[in-house]
This record gives sequence, structure tokens and C-alpha cells, in this order.
Amino acid sequence: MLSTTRTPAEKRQAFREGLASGTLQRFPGAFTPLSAPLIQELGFEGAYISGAVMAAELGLPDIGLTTLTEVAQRGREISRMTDLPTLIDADTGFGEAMNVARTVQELEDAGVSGLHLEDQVNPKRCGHLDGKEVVGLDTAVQRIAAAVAARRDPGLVIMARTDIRGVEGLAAAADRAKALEAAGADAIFPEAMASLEEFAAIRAAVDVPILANMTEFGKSALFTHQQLRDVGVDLVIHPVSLLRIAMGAIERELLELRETGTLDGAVPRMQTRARLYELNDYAAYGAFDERVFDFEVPGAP
Ligand SMILES: C[C@](O)(C(=O)O)[C@H](CC(=O)O)C(=O)O
Ligand SMILES: [Mg+2]
Repeated sequence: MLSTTRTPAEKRQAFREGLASGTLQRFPGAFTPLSAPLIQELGFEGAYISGAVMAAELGLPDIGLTTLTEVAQRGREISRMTDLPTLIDADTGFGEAMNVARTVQELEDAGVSGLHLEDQVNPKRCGHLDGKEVVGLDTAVQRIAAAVAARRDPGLVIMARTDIRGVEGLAAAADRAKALEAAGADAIFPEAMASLEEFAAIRAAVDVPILANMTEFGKSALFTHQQLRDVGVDLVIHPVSLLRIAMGAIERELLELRETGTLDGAVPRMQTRARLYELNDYAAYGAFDERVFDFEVPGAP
């Protein structure tokens, strides 16, 4: 009731154990806090918190316009609703080294289990679009080194994302991944890999866990979990998928409402009130309330 019973430190520990387990860690994007308990109940290993979704929900393009305060708030809202580890998208870290340090501490305080910082220049853009630019090696390495130095809980997972594949190619991505690992990154997020072979090349280049981004309508085909396991990927995210699924359904049902004047036909496709209350742990609040009001003060008249 009220929130997760696991502390941020426990979830970070679980995240690290999952990454070291040799089992693919599957993190669907919790596009809204309410989706986080569902992801947990269905047996996934963690929940991803997407910058693209956050921006979209604020009516903004995903070009680094969201603020650290907004992102931390979102991280807190989602992390409190699940016992699972959460990985949050910290974009470029909201500035250079000093800002990155503050970003890490704010997100740490928000209770996330890990975060990723990317090497794009600002204004950043979705990693699967063309025309991206990346910062030089020194700046990229400084961002990660600053993040690692600023972390107070050594359990917090600091992941380095590199967008260089789309700019300079695979060999540059492997080199940069190595440099980011040497700077202290706990894991590598190679963005916009074109094939399974490319994931395998990054896997061979570094010793730390690697992430696969299975975003739809992007540069990577949607490989199955088994295909990703087979090339040694440790963690997969489906960052924007739940938003796309929900918005697709919403549009279809709104059209039906406009045409027919009722949503009666859509009810069987809706999440029921009972299911919603299950996810909110409604019954536990009732039980808690009863205990409070049934309490008797010994010796009271
Ligand atoms: C993973 C990502 O950074 C996100 O914000 O969710 C995006 C996803 C997307 O826009 O499809 C990305 O840059 O890949
Ligand atoms: Mg993003």
C-alpha cells in the first residue's frame, strides 16, 4: 500500500544482480506510473522511463526541452509505484560535467535504479533520426566521469549511451564504447544499431553489460528477445511502445465514439474498474482504514 516496500538501494542491488545474471533483463517503458505495477505483475525484470515519452506527454518534441526537475519528478512517480528496478533516460545530462553531477544526485534522490547519459550535442534528438551530432571524445568521457564521481550510492547504475553509430559508423561506436567503459560506465547503450551483428560487435568490444533499444519505427529492426540473447545483449528496452499502443487504442475508440455516440461496444476492450483498483492496491487502503477506526484505546470510557 502507498508505495513500493523496497528501498532504492535494494532495487539498485536487484538491477545489478539482474545485469550480472546472464539472463536478458526486459524493461518495457512505463509510459505512465500506473503501467509500472502492471509491468511488475506480468513478470518483467524492470521498467524503463523514457525521455521521448515524457516530452511527448508535455506536448514537446524530444529535443532536450524537458527540464531536470520534470524528469526527476517523473522518475520518482514511476519508481514509487513498483518494486522493480527503474532505468531513466537522462538525455545529455542537462549540461556539461557540473550539471551532469547535479543530474545524477537529483535522479538518485528520486529513487531510480539507473540512468543513461548520451553523447549527443544539444539540441539532442531521437537517436533513431538522421542529422544527429555527437560531442568529442573528451566531453563524452567527462560526462560519464562526472556522473560516476557524483553518485553517492555506489549501487546506482550509470549507463553511457553513444549515438556515434549513426554519425561515424560501427567502428567508431565500438571505440567510443570502450572509452566510456574505461571512464567508469557500468553499462553501454549503443544507439541505433543496424543489425544483430552490430550488437555482437559492441558485445565483443566491452566487458560491461549492453542494452538494446527496441523502439518502433526506428533504425533497428524489432529483434526478438531470443535473438538479442543469442548475441549477448543483457538488457532490452521497449521505450515508447506502451504509449504507442495506448494512443493507437485511444484514437480508434474516439473514432468509434464520434461515429456511434456510445462507447458501449468498447467496454470489453477496456481495463475494468476492478483491475484498475487491483493495480492501485485499493483493497489494502480499505483494510488499513478499518484497522485505524477499529482501534480501541485501552481503559478509555
Ligand atoms: C530511448 C529514447 O531515448 C527514449 O527517449 O525513450 C528514444 C526512443 C524513441 O524516440 O523512439 C531514442 O532516442 O531512441
Ligand atoms: Mg530519449
